[in-house]
Amino acid sequence: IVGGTDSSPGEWPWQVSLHAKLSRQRHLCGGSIISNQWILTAAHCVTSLENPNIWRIYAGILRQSEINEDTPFFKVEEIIVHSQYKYAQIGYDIALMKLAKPMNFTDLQLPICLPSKEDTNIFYTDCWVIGWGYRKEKGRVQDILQKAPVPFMSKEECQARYRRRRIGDKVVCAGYDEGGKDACKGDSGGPLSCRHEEVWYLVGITSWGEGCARPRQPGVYTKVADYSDWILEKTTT
Ligand SMILES: O=C1CSc2cc(C(=O)N[C@@H](Cc3ccccc3)C(=O)NCCc3cc(Cl)ccc3-n3cnnn3)ccc2N1
Repeated sequence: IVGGTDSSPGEWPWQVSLHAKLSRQRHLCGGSIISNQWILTAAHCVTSLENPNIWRIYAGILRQSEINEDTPFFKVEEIIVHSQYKYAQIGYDIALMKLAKPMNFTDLQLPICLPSKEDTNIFYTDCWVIGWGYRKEKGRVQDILQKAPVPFMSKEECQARYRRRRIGDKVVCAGYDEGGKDACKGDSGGPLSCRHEEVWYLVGITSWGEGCARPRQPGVYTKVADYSDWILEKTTT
Protein backbone atom coordinates (compact mmCIF):
# COMPACT_ATOMS: atom_id res chain seq x y z
CA ILE A 1 0.00 0.00 0.00
CA VAL A 2 1.37 3.40 -0.99
CA GLY A 3 0.49 6.33 1.28
CA GLY A 4 -1.09 4.13 3.95
CA THR A 5 -0.93 3.90 7.72
CA ASP A 6 -0.60 0.99 10.15
CA SER A 7 -3.81 -0.94 10.84
CA SER A 8 -4.79 -1.86 14.40
CA PRO A 9 -5.38 -5.41 15.67
CA GLY A 10 -8.80 -6.67 14.58
CA GLU A 11 -9.49 -3.67 12.35
CA TRP A 12 -9.78 -5.83 9.21
CA PRO A 13 -10.57 -9.32 10.55
CA TRP A 14 -11.45 -10.63 7.10
CA GLN A 15 -7.97 -9.92 5.67
CA VAL A 16 -5.74 -12.97 5.25
CA SER A 17 -2.18 -13.43 4.02
CA LEU A 18 -1.67 -16.09 1.35
CA HIS A 19 1.77 -17.70 1.55
CA ALA A 20 3.11 -20.00 -1.15
CA LYS A 21 5.84 -22.46 -0.22
CA LEU A 22 8.04 -22.87 -3.30
CA SER A 23 11.81 -22.94 -2.76
CA ARG A 24 11.09 -20.81 0.31
CA GLN A 25 7.81 -19.62 1.84
CA ARG A 26 6.69 -16.04 1.34
CA HIS A 27 3.64 -13.75 1.38
CA LEU A 28 2.31 -13.67 -2.16
CA CYS A 29 -1.17 -12.18 -2.00
CA GLY A 30 -3.98 -10.94 0.17
CA GLY A 31 -7.39 -12.57 0.42
CA SER A 32 -10.72 -12.12 2.20
CA ILE A 33 -12.66 -14.46 4.48
CA ILE A 34 -16.21 -14.72 3.06
CA SER A 35 -17.38 -17.75 5.10
CA ASN A 36 -15.91 -20.25 7.57
CA GLN A 37 -14.55 -22.33 4.70
CA TRP A 38 -14.00 -19.97 1.74
CA ILE A 39 -11.42 -17.29 0.91
CA LEU A 40 -11.88 -14.92 -2.04
CA THR A 41 -8.75 -13.73 -3.86
CA ALA A 42 -7.49 -12.79 -7.34
CA ALA A 43 -7.09 -15.36 -10.10
CA HIS A 44 -3.64 -13.98 -11.01
CA CYS A 45 -2.42 -14.94 -7.52
CA VAL A 46 -3.05 -18.63 -8.05
CA THR A 47 -2.61 -19.23 -11.78
CA SER A 48 0.46 -21.43 -12.36
CA LEU A 49 0.33 -22.11 -8.60
CA GLU A 50 -2.84 -24.17 -8.60
CA ASN A 51 -1.50 -27.00 -6.44
CA PRO A 52 -3.43 -26.52 -3.16
CA ASN A 53 -0.62 -28.12 -1.13
CA ILE A 54 1.83 -25.24 -1.62
CA TRP A 55 -0.51 -22.69 0.00
CA ARG A 56 -0.64 -21.61 3.65
CA ILE A 57 -3.37 -19.17 4.69
CA TYR A 58 -2.72 -16.99 7.75
CA ALA A 59 -5.71 -15.31 9.38
CA GLY A 60 -6.01 -13.10 12.42
CA ILE A 61 -2.54 -11.58 12.02
CA LEU A 62 -1.46 -7.96 11.91
CA ARG A 63 2.26 -8.44 11.32
CA GLN A 64 4.07 -10.75 8.91
CA SER A 65 6.67 -11.15 11.70
CA GLU A 66 4.00 -13.05 13.69
CA ILE A 67 4.52 -15.85 11.15
CA ASN A 68 7.09 -18.53 11.84
CA GLU A 69 7.18 -22.32 11.56
CA ASP A 70 5.01 -22.63 14.70
CA THR A 71 2.29 -20.19 13.58
CA PRO A 72 -0.97 -22.02 12.81
CA PHE A 73 -2.25 -21.72 9.25
CA PHE A 74 -5.16 -23.03 7.18
CA LYS A 75 -4.54 -25.65 4.54
CA VAL A 76 -6.23 -25.32 1.15
CA GLU A 77 -8.39 -28.19 -0.09
CA GLU A 78 -9.47 -26.73 -3.43
CA ILE A 79 -8.70 -23.75 -5.66
CA ILE A 80 -11.34 -22.50 -8.12
CA VAL A 81 -10.21 -19.98 -10.76
CA HIS A 82 -12.81 -18.23 -12.96
CA SER A 83 -12.92 -20.17 -16.23
CA GLN A 84 -12.80 -16.97 -18.32
CA TYR A 85 -9.69 -15.59 -16.61
CA LYS A 86 -6.75 -14.95 -18.96
CA TYR A 87 -4.90 -12.08 -17.33
CA ALA A 88 -5.80 -9.27 -14.92
CA GLN A 89 -6.18 -6.40 -17.42
CA ILE A 90 -8.88 -8.35 -19.30
CA GLY A 91 -10.96 -9.10 -16.20
CA TYR A 92 -12.47 -12.15 -14.47
CA ASP A 93 -9.60 -11.76 -11.99
CA ILE A 94 -11.29 -13.77 -9.24
CA ALA A 95 -10.61 -17.08 -7.51
CA LEU A 96 -11.86 -19.06 -4.51
CA MET A 97 -9.84 -21.13 -2.07
CA LYS A 98 -11.65 -23.76 0.00
CA LEU A 99 -10.11 -24.41 3.41
CA ALA A 100 -9.43 -28.04 4.28
CA LYS A 101 -11.28 -27.49 7.58
CA PRO A 102 -13.82 -24.78 8.51
CA MET A 103 -12.30 -22.03 10.65
CA ASN A 104 -13.68 -20.87 13.99
CA PHE A 105 -14.53 -17.19 13.95
CA THR A 106 -12.85 -15.02 16.58
CA ASP A 107 -12.54 -11.26 17.09
CA LEU A 108 -9.48 -11.44 14.84
CA GLN A 109 -10.91 -13.63 12.08
CA LEU A 110 -14.39 -12.88 10.76
CA PRO A 111 -16.02 -12.81 7.34
CA ILE A 112 -16.82 -9.65 5.38
CA CYS A 113 -20.23 -9.23 3.74
CA LEU A 114 -20.57 -9.77 0.00
CA PRO A 115 -22.50 -7.08 -1.89
CA SER A 116 -25.59 -8.46 -3.56
CA LYS A 117 -25.96 -8.17 -7.33
CA GLU A 118 -28.62 -5.49 -6.83
CA ASP A 119 -25.83 -3.40 -5.27
CA THR A 120 -23.95 -2.94 -8.53
CA ASN A 121 -24.73 0.78 -8.77
CA ILE A 122 -24.18 1.95 -5.21
CA PHE A 123 -21.65 4.81 -5.17
CA TYR A 124 -19.62 3.93 -2.06
CA THR A 125 -18.06 6.85 -0.18
CA ASP A 126 -15.98 5.12 2.49
CA CYS A 127 -13.59 2.63 0.84
CA TRP A 128 -10.22 1.36 2.03
CA VAL A 129 -7.52 -0.69 0.31
CA ILE A 130 -5.55 -2.93 2.66
CA GLY A 131 -2.46 -5.11 2.46
CA TRP A 132 1.15 -5.98 3.29
CA GLY A 133 2.36 -4.87 -0.14
CA TYR A 134 5.06 -2.43 -1.21
CA ARG A 135 4.92 1.22 -0.13
CA LYS A 136 6.48 2.26 -3.46
CA GLU A 137 6.93 0.68 -6.86
CA LYS A 138 10.44 -0.53 -6.06
CA GLY A 139 9.78 -1.61 -2.50
CA ARG A 140 9.28 -4.68 -0.42
CA VAL A 141 6.56 -6.50 1.51
CA GLN A 142 5.68 -4.66 4.74
CA ASP A 143 5.50 -6.08 8.25
CA ILE A 144 2.41 -4.29 9.61
CA LEU A 145 -0.85 -4.48 7.65
CA GLN A 146 -1.34 -1.10 5.93
CA LYS A 147 -4.61 0.70 5.12
CA ALA A 148 -5.35 3.62 2.81
CA PRO A 149 -8.65 5.37 2.00
CA VAL A 150 -9.31 5.48 -1.75
CA PRO A 151 -12.21 7.30 -3.40
CA PHE A 152 -14.50 5.30 -5.62
CA MET A 153 -14.30 6.33 -9.28
CA SER A 154 -16.98 6.00 -11.95
CA LYS A 155 -16.37 3.63 -14.83
CA GLU A 156 -16.46 6.54 -17.31
CA GLU A 157 -13.78 8.42 -15.38
CA CYS A 158 -11.70 5.26 -15.07
CA GLN A 159 -11.95 4.55 -18.79
CA ALA A 160 -10.84 8.12 -19.45
CA ARG A 161 -7.73 7.50 -17.34
CA TYR A 162 -6.85 4.28 -19.13
CA ARG A 163 -7.33 5.36 -22.75
CA ARG A 164 -5.30 2.57 -24.31
CA ARG A 165 -7.17 -0.16 -22.46
CA ARG A 166 -10.79 -1.22 -22.45
CA ILE A 167 -11.93 -1.03 -18.83
CA GLY A 168 -14.29 -3.98 -18.44
CA ASP A 169 -17.73 -3.60 -16.92
CA LYS A 170 -17.07 -6.04 -14.10
CA VAL A 171 -14.46 -3.85 -12.43
CA VAL A 172 -14.45 -0.83 -10.17
CA CYS A 173 -11.72 1.79 -10.01
CA ALA A 174 -10.52 3.74 -7.01
CA GLY A 175 -7.80 6.31 -6.57
CA TYR A 176 -6.83 9.96 -6.53
CA ASP A 177 -6.21 12.13 -9.57
CA GLU A 178 -3.15 13.45 -7.77
CA GLY A 179 -2.08 9.87 -6.94
CA GLY A 180 -0.34 9.20 -3.64
CA LYS A 181 -2.50 6.43 -2.16
CA ASP A 182 -2.98 3.06 -3.86
CA ALA A 183 -2.35 -0.66 -3.77
CA CYS A 184 1.03 -1.97 -4.91
CA LYS A 185 2.91 -5.24 -5.29
CA GLY A 186 1.87 -7.73 -2.62
CA ASP A 187 -1.57 -6.20 -2.09
CA SER A 188 -3.33 -8.00 -4.93
CA GLY A 189 -6.06 -10.49 -4.07
CA GLY A 190 -6.89 -8.42 -1.01
CA PRO A 191 -10.12 -6.53 -0.34
CA LEU A 192 -11.35 -3.13 -1.37
CA SER A 193 -13.55 -2.78 1.74
CA CYS A 194 -16.33 -0.20 1.75
CA ARG A 195 -18.46 0.78 4.69
CA HIS A 196 -22.12 1.41 3.79
CA GLU A 197 -24.81 2.10 6.39
CA GLU A 198 -22.62 0.77 9.23
CA VAL A 199 -21.78 -2.50 7.43
CA TRP A 200 -18.49 -3.39 5.66
CA TYR A 201 -18.77 -4.91 2.16
CA LEU A 202 -16.21 -6.61 -0.04
CA VAL A 203 -16.72 -4.29 -3.02
CA GLY A 204 -13.51 -5.10 -4.89
CA ILE A 205 -10.59 -7.51 -5.19
CA THR A 206 -7.25 -5.74 -5.73
CA SER A 207 -6.33 -6.58 -9.32
CA TRP A 208 -4.11 -4.22 -11.40
CA GLY A 209 -2.95 -0.68 -12.06
CA GLU A 210 -0.41 1.22 -14.16
CA GLY A 211 2.35 1.59 -11.58
CA CYS A 212 1.45 2.37 -7.97
CA ALA A 213 -0.27 5.60 -6.83
CA ARG A 214 0.66 7.47 -10.01
CA PRO A 215 -1.44 10.57 -10.83
CA ARG A 216 -4.49 9.72 -12.92
CA GLN A 217 -3.71 5.98 -12.84
CA PRO A 218 -6.27 4.55 -10.42
CA GLY A 219 -6.30 1.04 -9.03
CA VAL A 220 -8.56 -1.43 -10.84
CA TYR A 221 -10.51 -3.92 -8.73
CA THR A 222 -12.65 -6.92 -9.65
CA LYS A 223 -16.25 -5.85 -8.99
CA VAL A 224 -17.45 -8.50 -6.53
CA ALA A 225 -21.16 -7.62 -6.87
CA ASP A 226 -21.00 -8.75 -10.52
CA TYR A 227 -19.77 -12.19 -9.44
CA SER A 228 -22.30 -12.98 -6.73
CA ASP A 229 -23.96 -15.71 -8.84
CA TRP A 230 -20.54 -17.23 -9.63
CA ILE A 231 -19.53 -17.19 -5.96
CA LEU A 232 -22.84 -18.75 -4.92
CA GLU A 233 -22.62 -21.43 -7.62
CA LYS A 234 -19.05 -22.40 -6.68
CA THR A 235 -19.43 -22.31 -2.89
CA THR A 236 -22.73 -24.13 -2.51
CA THR A 237 -21.71 -27.76 -2.51
O1 LIG B 1 8.23 -11.61 -0.88
C1 LIG B 1 7.77 -10.99 -1.86
C2 LIG B 1 8.61 -10.01 -2.63
S1 LIG B 1 8.22 -10.10 -4.37
C3 LIG B 1 6.51 -10.09 -4.37
C4 LIG B 1 5.85 -9.56 -5.49
C5 LIG B 1 4.45 -9.61 -5.52
C6 LIG B 1 3.72 -9.07 -6.71
O2 LIG B 1 4.33 -8.67 -7.68
N1 LIG B 1 2.36 -9.07 -6.63
C7 LIG B 1 1.56 -8.58 -7.72
C8 LIG B 1 0.61 -9.62 -8.27
C9 LIG B 1 1.21 -10.96 -8.45
C10 LIG B 1 0.95 -11.97 -7.56
C11 LIG B 1 1.49 -13.23 -7.76
C12 LIG B 1 2.31 -13.46 -8.85
C13 LIG B 1 2.59 -12.43 -9.75
C14 LIG B 1 2.05 -11.17 -9.56
C15 LIG B 1 0.70 -7.44 -7.17
O3 LIG B 1 0.36 -7.40 -6.00
N2 LIG B 1 0.35 -6.50 -8.03
C16 LIG B 1 -0.48 -5.36 -7.62
C17 LIG B 1 -1.09 -4.80 -8.88
C18 LIG B 1 -1.72 -3.47 -8.61
C19 LIG B 1 -3.06 -3.40 -8.24
C20 LIG B 1 -3.65 -2.15 -8.02
CL1 LIG B 1 -5.32 -2.05 -7.59
C21 LIG B 1 -2.91 -0.97 -8.14
C22 LIG B 1 -1.57 -1.04 -8.51
C23 LIG B 1 -0.96 -2.28 -8.74
N3 LIG B 1 0.40 -2.34 -9.11
C24 LIG B 1 0.93 -1.93 -10.29
N4 LIG B 1 2.24 -2.15 -10.21
N5 LIG B 1 2.50 -2.71 -9.02
N6 LIG B 1 1.38 -2.83 -8.32
C25 LIG B 1 3.76 -10.14 -4.46
C26 LIG B 1 4.46 -10.65 -3.35
C27 LIG B 1 5.84 -10.62 -3.29
N7 LIG B 1 6.46 -11.15 -2.18
